[in-house]
Amino acid sequence: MASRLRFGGPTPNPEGGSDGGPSVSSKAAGEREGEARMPEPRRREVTDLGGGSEVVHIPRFLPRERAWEWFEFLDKTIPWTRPEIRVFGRSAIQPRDVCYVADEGLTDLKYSCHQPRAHSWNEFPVLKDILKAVHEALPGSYFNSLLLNRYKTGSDYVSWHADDEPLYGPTPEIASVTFGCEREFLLRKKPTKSQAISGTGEAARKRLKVATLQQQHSFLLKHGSLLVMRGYTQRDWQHSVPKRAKASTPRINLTFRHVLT
Ligand SMILES: O=C(O)CCC(=O)C(=O)O
Ligand SMILES: [Fe+2]
Repeated sequence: MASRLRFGGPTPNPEGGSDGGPSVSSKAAGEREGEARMPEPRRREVTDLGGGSEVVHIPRFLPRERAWEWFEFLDKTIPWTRPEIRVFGRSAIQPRDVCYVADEGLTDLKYSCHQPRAHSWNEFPVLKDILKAVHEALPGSYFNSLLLNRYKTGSDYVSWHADDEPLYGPTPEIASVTFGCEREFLLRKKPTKSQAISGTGEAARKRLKVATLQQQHSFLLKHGSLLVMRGYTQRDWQHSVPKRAKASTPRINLTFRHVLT
């Protein structure tokens, strides 16, 4: 499906300009002596999914070197676990490492019969720094919880799902920051009610598969990137990070969310 892509206005860069691209000295950039250096804008791609759903992608959200420092720190210090969950009535080990951080006093998160323990932001000051950068890039947005994922190899994945738990409300905004190995992030439209009941058998199954493939988007999430899902994306779409045999190094992903209070 052709993306309904538009390039949004520049995103302010809180680091003062270095996004890992080639650095340009202020003289070479033609600045006059004493003139304040303007932060470099970061490219922001906005994909209108239709029906009030939107995805914003900022490929070079974090400076490259800083993002590697954060990767190393998170990889070593986060108390990663691989909990047992229930999927379609069966027990399974979650196919990636996870950890949960949240403000005190929020409604507990529960998914697939698993209720993760909420760690405090104070245990991991670096997470507060990353949250600050996210808040600065997304004025007006506010996140009070964070689900962390670590995909050790290309065999780790997250299957098709929507983060549509009631504690996030009807139009949750989810801001996802990626560190390390780049992986593909897929979005597909949920079948409409009429598609879902349009008959059984092979022909109906094929029709549904074609309709679903026509409404699919793919984003390559690189080291230091930010992807934001907004509006009705969780109600009307599902997302996944599929297995990738070629992805041999770890990827850490942080999904910031707002639990309604
Ligand atoms: O790893 C990602 O990019 C997505 C993770 C995700 O969908 C989730 O934590 O709900
Ligand atoms: Fe998700």
